[in-house]
Amino acid sequence: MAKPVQIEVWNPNGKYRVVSTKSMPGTRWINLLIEQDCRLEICTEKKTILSVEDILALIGDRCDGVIGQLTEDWGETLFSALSRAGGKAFSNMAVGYNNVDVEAANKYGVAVGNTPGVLTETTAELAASLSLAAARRIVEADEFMRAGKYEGWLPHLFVGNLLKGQTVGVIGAGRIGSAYARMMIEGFKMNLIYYDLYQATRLEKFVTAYGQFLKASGEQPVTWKRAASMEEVLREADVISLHPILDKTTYHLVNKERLAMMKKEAILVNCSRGPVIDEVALVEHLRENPMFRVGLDVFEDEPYMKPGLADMKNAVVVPHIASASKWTREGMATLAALNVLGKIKGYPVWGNPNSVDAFLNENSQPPAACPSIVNSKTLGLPVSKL
Ligand SMILES: NC(=O)c1ccc[n+]([C@@H]2O[C@H](COP(=O)([O-])OP(=O)(O)OC[C@H]3O[C@@H](n4cnc5c(N)ncnc54)[C@H](O)[C@@H]3O)[C@@H](O)[C@H]2O)c1
Ligand SMILES: O=C(O)[C@H](O)CO
Repeated sequence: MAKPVQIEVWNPNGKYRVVSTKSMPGTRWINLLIEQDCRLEICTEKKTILSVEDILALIGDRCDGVIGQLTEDWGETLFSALSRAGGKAFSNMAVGYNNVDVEAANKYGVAVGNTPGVLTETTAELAASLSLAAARRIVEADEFMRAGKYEGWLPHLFVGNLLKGQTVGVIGAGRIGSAYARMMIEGFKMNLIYYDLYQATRLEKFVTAYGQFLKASGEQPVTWKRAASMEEVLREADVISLHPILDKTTYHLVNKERLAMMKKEAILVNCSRGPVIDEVALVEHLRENPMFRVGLDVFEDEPYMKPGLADMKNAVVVPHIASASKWTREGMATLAALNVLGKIKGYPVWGNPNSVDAFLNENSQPPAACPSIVNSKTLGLPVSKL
């Protein structure tokens, strides 16, 4: 028998029972659910990461849908329990869904939602912030100031890397990777080299047009190159940012051998998922190459760091906050709630999950559709004509 967990209840007499495993920012998502006859139960347990047992207790005997978090293990046990409780919908409050066993969800006919698009620019901005913080040694310099060590200007004090005219490398040039590339190209006039399984045509066109604009203004034009291999990016780029999904093909994509291919003074940024980098190899590389710097938002064994990482002056580390702007987090909550609500209501799936603005306008009712369901094809869900 699962132990009961603490909840707060909204609209107790609602027809559909929806559970959110965490309190989420904003109130629009709550209002949208209760206006559509949902009884909403929000877990208020103090512990940060809920166990499978905690979530089983939340699902209980009758549950129409669950909004969950990327820290939870959504596999066979939870999807079978949700299905037994009559549930047909689950949504991660995240774009990444490597914590979800989609095959298990398919087996039980549960739709799996995620929250693309709304976090693209916010996440790219953090990757850009980490690139700058690492390049200009901002955290080290801040600590130095606060420790009262500053005795006056010195020619060698915290010398870092200039970005202008250097090469930015992007691995995984999807929504976030492309947005990050644009920021670094527009902001710092960097040249681009990228590696992705697919051609990033829009990004290429943008860099070409921007290069022509710079040339016409008498400035050095920026250039782009699609690399034939990831290794080519690692060898050529001065700043490399990782933005692929996490799956079997990207686990430990950056390992000891590949770290050794990078320039000695390169900067590596990771705002994708921790296991994309072999973090033990990274700590060793940072130790042996003091001019090599990293900016990390994600870690292999979150919430922990591998031994030694916290002592590395050439690492800037932040706790998985890349999507943490108010607008984005409220929007993620809205998209996750609408994924679950839409499936409960039998709505079709939105045609283009890269363009979800229609769901985020606070001044109008959202379309009668599920914004983004990753297994919609397998489940044979209809596509919205809106
Ligand atoms: N740190 C954070 O808070 C945060 C925030 C948002 C997203 N993310 C992570 O970022 C990821 C990307 O998000 P997105 O919206 O840009 O997704 P996306 O699907 O638009 O982009 C992912 C890209 O990775 C590419 N890719 C897949 N396998 C690859 C491989 N083996 N080598 C090279 N490229 C490969 C894909 O072709 C695609 O273009 C998410 O899956 C999530 O894990 C993290
Ligand atoms: O995948 C995601 O969306 C992030 O990791 C959290 O925003």
